[in-house]
Amino acid sequence: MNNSFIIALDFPDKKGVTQFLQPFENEKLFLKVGMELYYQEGPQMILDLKSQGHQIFLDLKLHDIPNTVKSAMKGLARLECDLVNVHAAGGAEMMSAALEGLEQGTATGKKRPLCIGVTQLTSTSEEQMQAEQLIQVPLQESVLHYASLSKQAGLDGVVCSPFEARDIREQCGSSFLTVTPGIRLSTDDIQDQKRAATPDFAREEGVSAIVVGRSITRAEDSAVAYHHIKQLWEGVRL
Ligand SMILES: O=c1ccn([C@@H]2O[C@H](COP(=O)(O)O)[C@@H](O)[C@H]2O)c(=O)[nH]1
Repeated sequence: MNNSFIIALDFPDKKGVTQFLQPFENEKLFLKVGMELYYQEGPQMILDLKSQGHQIFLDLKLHDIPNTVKSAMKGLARLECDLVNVHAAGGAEMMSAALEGLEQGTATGKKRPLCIGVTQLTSTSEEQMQAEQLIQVPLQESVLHYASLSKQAGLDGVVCSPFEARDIREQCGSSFLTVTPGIRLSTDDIQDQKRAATPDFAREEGVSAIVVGRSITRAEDSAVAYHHIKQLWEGVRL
């Protein structure tokens, strides 16, 4: 799933999603369903989007005891998403349990969903991490540590910001995925994101995928915004 462009469908309900997808009628997209939408619409939302031919990142960021995460992942595997995730802070045992659950829940002959670990949320700054999580190392080091732990546990990659992706690739190998939210145009408000970066910077840093939400979903014309950001991501000269 290298060079992927993932749109975050942060809408409160299916109606919002249907309206948003209208201008993309003929395109097969990579869509992220997060807590806001999944907790309202449930598994049927995933099945509907899949039946329209879209790829799905189910971003529920599981973080619980290993047994609970394993059982939850076993159930989620049946939705046949392309990508799911957990919080790396849940620990190596929890991450391995997530993979076991996914393998057990994946139907024979099907591919298990890829699974990635959230390192430090892109809405977290170094100061905040040190003061609130009592992690005294630089943020870059904490992200790299969580990436290594995710790799040791057998995960396929991590969620990080483009600022850490290059080091993660060097440390964990080029096939280890770096999926990066917090993407903004240079003219955009970064809102609650702290480690925000432009799509062109993400491309230069060699990230595997960018995740873009509000810069598209809240744009005056979402289709125009999507195609503009996609060109920047693909390195098309504008
Ligand atoms: O570290 C993380 C992990 C997940 N996200 C999610 O990505 C999108 C970003 O949305 P924007 O509107 O482009 O800021 C959102 O769904 C988050 O839940 C993240 O931002 N950072």
